[in-house]
Amino acid sequence: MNADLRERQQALEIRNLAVHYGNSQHWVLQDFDLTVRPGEFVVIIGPSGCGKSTLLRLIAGFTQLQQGEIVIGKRVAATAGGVCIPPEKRDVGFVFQSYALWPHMTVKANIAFPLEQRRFTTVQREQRVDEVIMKFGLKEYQHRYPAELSGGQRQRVALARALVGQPALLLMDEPLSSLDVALRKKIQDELLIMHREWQPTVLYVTHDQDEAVKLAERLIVLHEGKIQQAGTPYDIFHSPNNPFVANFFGEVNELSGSVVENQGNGYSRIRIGDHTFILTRTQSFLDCGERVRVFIRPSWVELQEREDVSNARITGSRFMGAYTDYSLEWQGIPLRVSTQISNSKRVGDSIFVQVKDAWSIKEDEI
Ligand SMILES: Nc1ncnc2c1ncn2[C@@H]1O[C@H](COP(=O)(O)OP(=O)(O)OP(=O)(O)O)[C@@H](O)[C@H]1O
Repeated sequence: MNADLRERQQALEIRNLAVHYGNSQHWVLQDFDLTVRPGEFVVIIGPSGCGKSTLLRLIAGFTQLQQGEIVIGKRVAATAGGVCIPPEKRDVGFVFQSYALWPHMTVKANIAFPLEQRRFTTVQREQRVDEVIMKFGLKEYQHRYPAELSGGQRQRVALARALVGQPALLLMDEPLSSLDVALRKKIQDELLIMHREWQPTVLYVTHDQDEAVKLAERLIVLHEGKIQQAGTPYDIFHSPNNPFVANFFGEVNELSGSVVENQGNGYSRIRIGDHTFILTRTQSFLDCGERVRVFIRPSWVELQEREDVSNARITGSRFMGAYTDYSLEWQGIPLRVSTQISNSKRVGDSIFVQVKDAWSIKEDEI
């Protein structure tokens, strides 16, 4: 990375933040801390109403906080009842769900607008604007006005406008939600290339899990204004902190069990039901007899068609294209399985279930 880029990169630090709207007694975010490294791509996911947009609006400077502070780079951007740097002075680019474009300006003028506030020569400005117009497939619309565009086209203009000035910090709130799948994938690729090229710090909100996994260096799962878990998409999928995260991020079979043997290497043998034993990964030290919650992703189970032995019965199946979803009754326990096994298995057939991976956490840590 060149020195200019490194110089411009911004860390983001949020300390002890709390916010509510108006006279409401309901804290949307409370005791909220977050540190984002310079150049990091962080994706925030969480159910509707959990505070994702509020968080981005606070960082951008559109919403006031009641407690805590926000530091962007080396500058304190906001404190409760004190400092509040206005949005246009924060060197932050943002794309929100509702794309606020200037209605009286053409697409090209909208995109060029952020550069007018910066020291660019006319040639540099033209070059940058043409580049993002090409990247976002807007060449044929560049002389139109926002009212003459579809929702998806407007959203692309909003994205182009947010990126053209290469801000050090980018805040994006479901920026691709109004685009069709093919275009969404293409722009996700563009965003990744852009991030590799000039490495802005990015906070990106999405509802789309595939998008989150594809884009995130670090994923944050938010629920009721609190961070439930932060980590790589792999860690969150494989080792969720709690049942909320396990269920929110991908499908999961959630079972209760008790520890039969702690193998001491991060693995324990767990009894589920009366006579089913499986090996699970676990984070904390588990004593024998301890009650645990066991998580088994449908893709962590292998179905084997054995002649001699079976331990499960198929109770439902649904062909999904690349794989088939099965519902099973596994020694008295209902189990969902996703597998590429041939679609010849029918409801009522017997099958052998082998659990390849499982994750458990102590009941009393939930
Ligand atoms: N301007 C406002 N006035 C009052 N309450 C608000 C305002 N904006 C948001 N809220 C409330 O704050 C909470 C968090 O809203 P926020 O928009 O941050 O959630 P979100 O996680 O972004 O949701 P979504 O995924 O649906 O966009 C919600 O309960 C919402 O009703």
